[in-house]
Amino acid sequence: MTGARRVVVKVGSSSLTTAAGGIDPARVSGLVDVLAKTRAAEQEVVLVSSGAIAAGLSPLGLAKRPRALAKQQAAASVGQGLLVHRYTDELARHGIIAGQVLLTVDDLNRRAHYRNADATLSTLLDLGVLPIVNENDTVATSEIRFGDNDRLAALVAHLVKADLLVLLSDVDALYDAPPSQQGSQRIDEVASLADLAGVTIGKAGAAGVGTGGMVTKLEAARIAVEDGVPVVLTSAAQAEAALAGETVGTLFHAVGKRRPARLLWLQHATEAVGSITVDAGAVAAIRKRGASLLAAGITGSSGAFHVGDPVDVVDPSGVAVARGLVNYDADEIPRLAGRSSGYLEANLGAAYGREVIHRDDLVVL
Ligand SMILES: Nc1ncnc2c1ncn2[C@@H]1O[C@H](COP(=O)(O)OP(=O)(O)O)[C@@H](O)[C@H]1O
Ligand SMILES: N[C@@H](CCC(=O)OP(=O)(O)O)C(=O)O
Repeated sequence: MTGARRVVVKVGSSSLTTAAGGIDPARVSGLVDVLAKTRAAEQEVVLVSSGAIAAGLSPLGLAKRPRALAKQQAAASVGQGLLVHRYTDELARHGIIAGQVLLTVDDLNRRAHYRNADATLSTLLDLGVLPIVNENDTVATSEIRFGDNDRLAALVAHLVKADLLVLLSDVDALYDAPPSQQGSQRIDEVASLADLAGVTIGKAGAAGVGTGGMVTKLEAARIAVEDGVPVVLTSAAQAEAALAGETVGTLFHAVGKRRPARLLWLQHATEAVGSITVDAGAVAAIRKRGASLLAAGITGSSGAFHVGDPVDVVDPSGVAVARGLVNYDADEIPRLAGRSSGYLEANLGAAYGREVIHRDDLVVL
């Protein structure tokens, strides 16, 4: 994995905290030393760092991660500032400027927001800044619950067109069963996602500060490799070796080709606002011919979506077959359903000849 020009490094809470649960200055400092070496080797780095909640616990007198979402958000609010302050100071020792980028799933939900995030990150990198990305936990809800910084890192890797995604955790590699289980074997390479069939995934690490566990790391790896970005999964202790291109941890080979940002965004970063049910003919047209969704194939809809919202296209048995950006509001669907474009143009006006979802805005699931 040598020669990566642009690397996204994701570090989990478990790799930044002390046994007691607070942020460990020595671990942050150690990571920053490695990132500075990577930068000195002419590689651009984007850091996706968890740890805001963990960093906020002790100032608020909390012994462990609170269960109540509002308290987690409060801890993130206090901790994010402390965390970035620490990174900023440590990076400054190496003459590197840190920039904070807080994203929510919503920021990746709307195409305009996605482009905005893209532009900001590109500008930061052009200016030589090392962006430090986290979820905007204080205003977001589901992210904290689902601990999706792994998936966020994969999406950021796509956004910045990274050549490599490095996922740093408290475990040195992926194992075929939770490493606490006797006899579990290290997996050095994942050439295709089928290699994961026999792998057993356990809960998050013993430290109790991580959220996603291996499940979200594998999901992140899947998103990245299917998009053409190889992934190295290893421990923060091995970060230097991983970034220097040595064979450590688990290497997930890229299996797909880079797809347009729009489609990756649609498949992985959106939450469907509603659904449109279609007949078997429409399913075949979308699946086999990559066709647009026309009103003629629609049999029903659900949800209060509006023009431009992501919606699922559902087959007659209720299975989502595609996701796309809809060109009509939900309340218009009943009078369009089952009608040909010609009929709609003639009876409702020329504007109604447009596709319900254009094929450029449609991704088959
Ligand atoms: N098959 C597996 N291989 C490796 N680690 C696993 C596996 N199943 C579960 N784990 C656990 O996942 C943990 C990493 O997840 P997590 O604690 O959320 O880390 P982070 O804070 O870095 O995101 C490891 O400490 C390990 O105990
Ligand atoms: N955004 C949250 C952490 C979310 C998360 O994915 O945590 P982790 O499993 O430690 O990578 C925080 O900064 O505390």
